[in-house]
Amino acid sequence: MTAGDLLVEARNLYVSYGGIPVLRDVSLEVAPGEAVGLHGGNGSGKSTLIRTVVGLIPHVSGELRLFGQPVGQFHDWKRIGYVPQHSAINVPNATVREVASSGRLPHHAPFGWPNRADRRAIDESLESVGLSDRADWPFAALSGGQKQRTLIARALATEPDLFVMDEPMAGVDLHSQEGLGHLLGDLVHGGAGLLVVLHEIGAVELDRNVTLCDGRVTDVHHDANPAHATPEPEQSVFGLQDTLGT
Ligand SMILES: Nc1ncnc2c1ncn2[C@@H]1O[C@H](COP(=O)(O)OP(=O)(O)OP(=O)(O)O)[C@@H](O)[C@H]1O
Repeated sequence: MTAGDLLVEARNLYVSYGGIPVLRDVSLEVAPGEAVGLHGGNGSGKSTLIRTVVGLIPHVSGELRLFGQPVGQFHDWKRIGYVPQHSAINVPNATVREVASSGRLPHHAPFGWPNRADRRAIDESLESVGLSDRADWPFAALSGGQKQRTLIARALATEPDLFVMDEPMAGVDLHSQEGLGHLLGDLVHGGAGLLVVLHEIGAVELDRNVTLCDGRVTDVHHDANPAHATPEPEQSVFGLQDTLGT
């Protein structure tokens, strides 16, 4: 595997909010056909890393490449399916189908009409997450787990080469978790890459576990079960401010 084959390549990344460092010296790789889990306590920087990887937060220093290109020059967003935490999405008037349909937007020029391939991808994605019968419901009226499954459908509809997911199983019932775990496993075995924040041990088969603590990588474990990883140091209840002495 050469560096050019990597889907995500982060080297010595530093990210800060308002001058306060949140990610420090973070390096991480995701290759095709590889599932990488991100773990760590609350406030350790997992969501910040995920949002940095999908270009939503700029990095202060270090290097971040997507599909071999520096993130600032990367524009082929249909290659990435992003699943944020559902609480980040506020769409009072959209239906479930409309939210899933937005996963097709990177395939089109602005205001392009959906075509047959779009409709097929959207139908299949809703079916995969078990929400075909809720397609015309308002997204806002769904339960937390159903909202999360809708956002997974949106990422599936994109038909990307890389999935980047922030706690996709949060609020999802155990039966649906099992189905989604198999679905993600099949996608990875089919060659997709997966970078996923997971608290649910065993919900998704992982090739590698990366543990963050106070914005630093403290452990990289080549084992499917993060419970086998080195115990992470206790996270300060005051987080970085405590570390910085502010
Ligand atoms: N927009 C923001 N502005 C300032 N600080 C932020 C912002 N977003 C996050 N932070 C801080 O950055 C640190 C890391 O937050 P982040 O959300 O990345 O953690 P996390 O590991 O995803 O936590 P959790 O498991 O609770 O979701 C925290 O100290 C948090 O308070």
